[in-house]
Amino acid sequence: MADPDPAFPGSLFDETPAYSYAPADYAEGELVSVLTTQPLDRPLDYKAPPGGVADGAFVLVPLGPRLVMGVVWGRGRGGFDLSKARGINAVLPVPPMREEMRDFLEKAGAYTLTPMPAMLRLATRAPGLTDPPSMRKVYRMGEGEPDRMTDARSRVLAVLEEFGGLAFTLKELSEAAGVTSSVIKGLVKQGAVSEENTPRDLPYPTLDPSLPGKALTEAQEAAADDLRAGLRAGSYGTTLLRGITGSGKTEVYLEAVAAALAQGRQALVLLPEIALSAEFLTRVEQRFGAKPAEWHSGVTMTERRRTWKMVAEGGAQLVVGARSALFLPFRDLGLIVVDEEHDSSYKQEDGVLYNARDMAVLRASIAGAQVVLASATPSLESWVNAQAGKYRRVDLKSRFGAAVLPEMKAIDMRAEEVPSGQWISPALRQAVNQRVEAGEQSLLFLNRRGYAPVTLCRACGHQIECPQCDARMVEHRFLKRLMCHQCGENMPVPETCPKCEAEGTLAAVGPGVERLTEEATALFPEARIATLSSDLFSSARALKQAVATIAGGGADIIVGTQLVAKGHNFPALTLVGVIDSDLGLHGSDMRAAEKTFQLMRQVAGRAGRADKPGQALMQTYQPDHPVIRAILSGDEEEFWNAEAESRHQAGMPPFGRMAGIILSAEQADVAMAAGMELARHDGPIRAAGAVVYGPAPAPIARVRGWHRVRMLVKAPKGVALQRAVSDWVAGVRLPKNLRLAIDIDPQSFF
Ligand SMILES: Nc1ncnc2c1ncn2[C@@H]1O[C@H](COP(=O)(O)OP(=O)(O)OP(=O)(O)O)[C@@H](O)[C@H]1O
Ligand SMILES: [Zn+2]
Repeated sequence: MADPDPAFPGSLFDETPAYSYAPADYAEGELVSVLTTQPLDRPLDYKAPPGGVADGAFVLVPLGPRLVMGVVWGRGRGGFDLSKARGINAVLPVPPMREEMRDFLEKAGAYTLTPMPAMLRLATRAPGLTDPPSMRKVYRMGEGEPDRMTDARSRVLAVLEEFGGLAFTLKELSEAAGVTSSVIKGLVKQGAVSEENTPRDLPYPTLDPSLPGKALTEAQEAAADDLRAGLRAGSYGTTLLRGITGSGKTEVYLEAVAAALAQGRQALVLLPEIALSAEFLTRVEQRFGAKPAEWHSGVTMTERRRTWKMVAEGGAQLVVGARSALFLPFRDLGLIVVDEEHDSSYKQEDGVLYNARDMAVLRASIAGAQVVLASATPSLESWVNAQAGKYRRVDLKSRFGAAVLPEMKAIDMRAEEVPSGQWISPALRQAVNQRVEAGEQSLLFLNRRGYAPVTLCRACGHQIECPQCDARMVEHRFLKRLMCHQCGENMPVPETCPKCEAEGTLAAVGPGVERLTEEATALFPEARIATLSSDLFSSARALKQAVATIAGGGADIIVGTQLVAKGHNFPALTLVGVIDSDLGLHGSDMRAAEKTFQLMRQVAGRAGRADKPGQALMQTYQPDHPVIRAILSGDEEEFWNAEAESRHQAGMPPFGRMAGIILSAEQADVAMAAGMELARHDGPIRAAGAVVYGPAPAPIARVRGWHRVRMLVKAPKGVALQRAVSDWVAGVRLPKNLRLAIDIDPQSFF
């Protein structure tokens, strides 16, 4: 499916447009079907405009009194009085949506049970697509001579001379020459400077895959070869790139990116914590000589539109982005890398519920592209797929260079004496002191933001809760507020107990990172301590800056949440102390063991990444818990085998299928009654061989004032789950004041 167009990339640089309209599939007046982002249950029919129109064209159509954007989605259905049909108002000057993309949206919509208008919204998340192509004026050396030469004029011409044929904006040129814009306008009048209109959205700088990469180790080279072979095949395939932390997975998959670019195809790298990718962008630039396009919430609207258009036209070879980058209109996608593929942030938990990892595989299978799933601790799903031979598997078993995996040890908290209100054991304290003396860094890891998870009245026992949610308010001393981690509600810390009105009785209970910092400051008065938690930084830039300072040796002790577990390189870090290793083990989540295992191994992987060996100390009250033992033993295959076996026994994913149903309403009884009604009419579910559980109040029974009730559908593997669920839900009349969300393959059950 590789596009043989030799003009790729950056083909906008020559004068011909980088895309052309497909020959019109429908002549003027023929009836076509148009999908819009409006919440209608099907595409509407319109008449093709003068000149005809092709499938996939972006168009403006009248809907009631308004004009809305849509995409031509095949032949119209007709079946009504043709003279009543309205016409397409305009065909928009953006590249038509490729058939492959339409196919992807339909399949992804069918998989996640998402209506097509919502899918189209995902694929058109760029502003200004309906605007005329935006132009701007640029200035170059002209043919003519100025009537008289002034100092200012000669400076302008000198600048243009110096930069060869390059074009400048008015602002750039006047600044470079140190003249006012009227000087330049004067030169334009005389033809000495030429003024041209060019499209505002310019292609991204060309990445050069032939630049030399780092010299790879033998094992890395072998892994890179495997990935390159996949790309040479030119068809779909998925590879699980499983490499221990610090083994050079990034270096290896950049070689796969190079191979895709060398073929003239595009590549997409998905990262979980996109705000933290400064280091990654630098690595791309070092490898390919220029920065890639970025796509995430921190990117400006102008840049989003540029990326969207350039991806479609072929003026962007590589996109580094968050999960929604999967819905960009790639012209010829050859490779998708999902870095840290196990990360739970790939599952969208708001709006359209999709798992970017699974959708990447779907998109690639349609585009004839390769997928690389990279992780030190793959998800059980991917591990099982690799075991079953559905995915290829490539392993990197040792760290790069002199670095070795850290030694892992438990600190048995039952035997340690820790005063109440403190959490750092004497054993951990001693280990940190050693590092401070040796000039090395330590990380104290606690996966809890804020100062304290509970605020309790010592007089009456009341705990302060969110007024809207079934959740306790978390004290954030740095912000001087109590915050709800569910809905963001916040309030000042009250002086008196809201229940018994006693004064000065409210006490912080339990630790958060801010409190841990306080304790560390008291225990290690000589050390420089930095706290890394997402809410302590006002911007992604401030956070990046802090990370860079720490990496440069600007702290002795780092106190951090899971923000630090991912992808950072702190070369001087040799000790990781996990404050509460038991934190994730409890709770009803079937993935508790898997998630704890992944998080602990990732955090431990931050230590000893350079030449000095590292150590990870895990404080635990349950050193004999099977998960803790598996983490310590480092025998990952054994852990996965055991975990796979227990899920198999229970018929849980990936050995069975599940769908979560979340019903929410402003009145608790409305949600519960709807759940009962669904449960009574579960015919389509039973007919498919599946079972409905519930309704039951959700573990978090109220969010933002809405009461939540959950149901769970469990099915054996081969069942057509989506069909059964949609038939079931469609067969029950639900009240208007109820929200229903369907979560196929749920990851969380709150
Ligand atoms: N062949 C190589 N030559 C030079 N440096 C290398 C090489 N391979 C890896 N490195 C360096 O080793 C460090 C770890 O590599 P990289 O970040 O690619 O590993 P990773 O497996 O992606 O790590 P993690 O999963 O922990 O994020 C980086 O600083 C990287 O630049
Ligand atoms: Zn709340």
